[in-house]
Amino acid sequence: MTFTLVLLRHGESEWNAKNLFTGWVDVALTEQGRGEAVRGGELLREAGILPDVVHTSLQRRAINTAALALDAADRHWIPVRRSWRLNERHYGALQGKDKKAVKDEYGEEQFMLWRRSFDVPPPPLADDDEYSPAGDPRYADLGDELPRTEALKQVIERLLPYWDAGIVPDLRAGHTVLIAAHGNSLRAIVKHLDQISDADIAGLNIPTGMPLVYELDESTLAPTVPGGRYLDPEAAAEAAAAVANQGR
Ligand SMILES: O=C(O)[C@@H](CO)OP(=O)(O)O
Repeated sequence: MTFTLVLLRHGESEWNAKNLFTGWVDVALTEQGRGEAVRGGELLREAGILPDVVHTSLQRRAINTAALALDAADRHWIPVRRSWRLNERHYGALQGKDKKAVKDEYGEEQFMLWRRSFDVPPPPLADDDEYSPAGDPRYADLGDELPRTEALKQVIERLLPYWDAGIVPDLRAGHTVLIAAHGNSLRAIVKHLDQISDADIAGLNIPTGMPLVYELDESTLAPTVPGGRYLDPEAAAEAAAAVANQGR
């Protein structure tokens, strides 16, 4: 027997469309992004992969993507669980900055270190910055855990406790689990599931709005097919390449 896990990155956001580093800034979906979310739900319905429970971050682009996709799949009624631990990677002082402008100012190497290295975080964001989540009521209970910047390493460290305590029990109960989250929080989950090395994870990009389905071994939770499968593999490959090329 296997357990079914579906990973869904939110549809295109307003800052994806503008090519801005986003992180914890709570931007909305674009019209295109809403369409991607609906299409993602239609693909799930057509494939007969029907989530029993959904986990999302605390950010509206993931929350709204989940709602639109589940509505399209006629699963709008399933239980919802949310955690800040599924939030996008906190992009520190890069949040709100244009990706190409950052690359032009600091050079390709530094840009890629900040964007895709495993453990080099961008400079921290000041608490009085307009894009800081300090003082946001949804994070009031985090205390010292509130990030000011993160690399993928820190995302994995804060995400795994929720994977173990929040998501694995739903999988082990036999539920088909949908996780609606973000490019880098989903890269963290894929790295964990597929045991991708710290170096190789730099080359993995997740497209917006495309369901990625994993069947997991019931005892080890190892993927039966490494990397899972996109329900629309050609569109996913093209869209992942576009994510990789942002800023170029
Ligand atoms: O800006 C961000 O928060 C992320 C996802 O959109 O960007 P990147 O793919 O560059 O990590």
